[in-house]
Amino acid sequence: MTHLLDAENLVIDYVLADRRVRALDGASLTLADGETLALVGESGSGKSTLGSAAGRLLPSSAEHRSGDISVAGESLFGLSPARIRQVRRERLGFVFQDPIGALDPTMRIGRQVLLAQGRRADRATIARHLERVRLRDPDRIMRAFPHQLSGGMAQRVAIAMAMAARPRLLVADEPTAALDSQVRQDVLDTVFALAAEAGTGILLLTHDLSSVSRRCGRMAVMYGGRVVEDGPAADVMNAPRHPYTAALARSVPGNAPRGARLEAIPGRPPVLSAGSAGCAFEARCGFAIERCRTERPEATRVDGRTVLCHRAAELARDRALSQRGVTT
Ligand SMILES: Nc1ncnc2c1ncn2[C@@H]1O[C@H](COP(=O)(O)OP(=O)(O)OP(=O)(O)O)[C@@H](O)[C@H]1O
Repeated sequence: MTHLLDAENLVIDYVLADRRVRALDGASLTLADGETLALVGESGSGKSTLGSAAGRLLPSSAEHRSGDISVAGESLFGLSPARIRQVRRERLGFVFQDPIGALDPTMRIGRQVLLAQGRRADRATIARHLERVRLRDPDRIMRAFPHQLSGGMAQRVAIAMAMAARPRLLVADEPTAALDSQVRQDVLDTVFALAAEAGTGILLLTHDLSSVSRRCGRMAVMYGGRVVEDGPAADVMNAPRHPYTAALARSVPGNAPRGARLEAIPGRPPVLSAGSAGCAFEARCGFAIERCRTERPEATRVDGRTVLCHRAAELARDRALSQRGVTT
């Protein structure tokens, strides 16, 4: 079956003057048409690198070492610059954390939305795009420059632009992180409603577990540049099968306001300079055994999801993950 998005064993490094950072260490992820998937994990786990790779939007310091990523069956790394621009224009939409920075400061909003649509459109069509993201007084907004908008309004414009060409896949990288807590839920609701209407799949990159499990059908958890658990969102969140997911789920403060960032898990995530010899979570995991240090876990199916843990099946049988998880 051809997936809308298919990352297979993707390895990507950032090559800096004095060192090399392995951002993706064999990341695999698929997304079907119209599917909504939350990609979660602590800062530095590789979410943005994987999201950017989905549009080959990586900075020039990024080096593709091995593995592949394709959109609708087309492998992105082999494409000419002209073809990759066409794939982005016709199939992909992107929304990033900083809405004002994503807009051209010198151009009126109306013109930017027109360009994002990729073909000629009259004022009424542009106004409709803005109304669909619940912006009032679209005529005024079309005449405005980005600095005249609030962060929430600018993010709605960025969403209107990303969705104007009805992409097959929307990659949203922390789209609400820079917004006030009152508008976060509204903006997320708008994104999901528009995507559902257009049949657009969503890859939502976020730290905020609490807001995604009820919106996304699937949840994938990243750690050390790999997707370590991937399955139905409610199952992954409520009955994790990877020790890292269990620790992550527990670090969501039960009574914290919606949109609160995750509390840190004891210890630090690794910054890899080469492929991990064993499981990247081993140093922080309360269930680690010798094998975890020396042997990379491969994907196994446990309780309807994919898990990268040597002990996943055994821990699931023992219900161990609901009792304890990380070392402190
Ligand atoms: N442009 C870059 N140059 C060098 N290293 C980078 C660059 N971008 C990311 N990295 C490193 O690559 C690793 C993965 O980072 P990435 O931004 O993909 O993770 P993330 O999960 O999206 O984190 P965050 O939520 O903080 O954005 C980290 O160790 C990060 O420091």
